[in-house]
Amino acid sequence: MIQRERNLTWHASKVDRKEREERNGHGSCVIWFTGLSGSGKSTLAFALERELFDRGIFSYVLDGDNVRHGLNGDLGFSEADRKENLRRIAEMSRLFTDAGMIVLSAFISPHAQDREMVRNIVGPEQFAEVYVKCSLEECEKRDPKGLYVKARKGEIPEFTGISAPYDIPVEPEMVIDTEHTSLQESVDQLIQFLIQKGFAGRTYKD
Ligand SMILES: Nc1ncnc2c1ncn2[C@@H]1O[C@H](COP(=O)(O)OS(=O)(=O)O)[C@@H](OP(=O)(O)O)[C@H]1O
Ligand SMILES: Nc1ncnc2c1ncn2[C@@H]1O[C@H](COP(=O)(O)OP(=O)(O)O)[C@@H](O)[C@H]1O
Repeated sequence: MIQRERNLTWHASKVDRKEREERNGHGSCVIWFTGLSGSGKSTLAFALERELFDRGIFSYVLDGDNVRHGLNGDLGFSEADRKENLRRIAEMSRLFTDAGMIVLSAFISPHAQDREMVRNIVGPEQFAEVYVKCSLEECEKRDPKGLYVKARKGEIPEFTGISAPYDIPVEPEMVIDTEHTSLQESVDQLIQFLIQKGFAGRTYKD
C-alpha cells in the first residue's frame, strides 16, 4: 500500500451500530470462508446467503472471482497481490458490517498471516474464519472451472495447492468438510453458529 501525506478527517455517522441492529433485527459480522479452489467456498456462501435472505436477514457475498473482475481487477496472484487483494476485501467487509450486513467473504486466502491481518481489520469480535476443508485430490477431481488441469500443464503460474502454498487454518472458528458433509447440512451448521453467536438475531424463524 502506498502511504501518502494526506489531510483527512474521519466523519462519524449519526446512526450508531445498536440503532441499525435494532431496526434490522439482527447483528452484523464477517463469515470468512477460506479453502482451496474447488473446495466449495462459493457454493456454501451463496447457499447461506439465500437462506439468510429468505429469513429476512441482510447478507451479501463477496466472492474471489467476482471481486477480481471489478474492484481488484488490477491484481494478480503473487504473494504481494494476494495480500493487497485481501486487505481491500477486509476493509470492504468492515464497511459492510458497519452498514449492518452479515458479510460472507469467500476467498482462498492461503496465507495464515494474511488471514490474521483480515481478522484484525474487521475486528476479532465480529469475525469468524470458516475453513472449507477438502483434499487437493477431491478438488482436482471436481475441477469445476478446469483450472487444475491447466495448472498441472503449467499454464497457470502460482496456482494454490499446485505451485503456490496453502496454510491450513490452525484455530478456525469452524471447519466444514465438504467431502463428508452435504451442502444443506453445512448451511444448517452455519445458521446454528450465527444464532449461537447472537448474529442471526430475533428475526430468525425456526
Ligand atoms: N494462480 C491462481 N491461484 C488460485 N486461484 C486462481 C489463480 N488464478 C486464477 N484463480 C482464480 O481466482 C480465484 C481465487 O481468487 P481469490 O481472490 O480468492 O484468491 S486469493 O485469496 O487472493 O489467494 C479462484 O477462484 P476459486 O476457484 O473460487 O477459489 C480461481 O478461479
Ligand atoms: N458438500 C459440498 N459443499 C460445497 N460444494 C460441493 C459439495 N459437494 C460437491 N460440491 C461441488 O464442489 C464444487 C465447489 O466449487 P466452488 O463452490 O466454486 O468452490 P470454490 O469457491 O471453493 O472454488 C461445486 O461444483 C459444488 O457443486
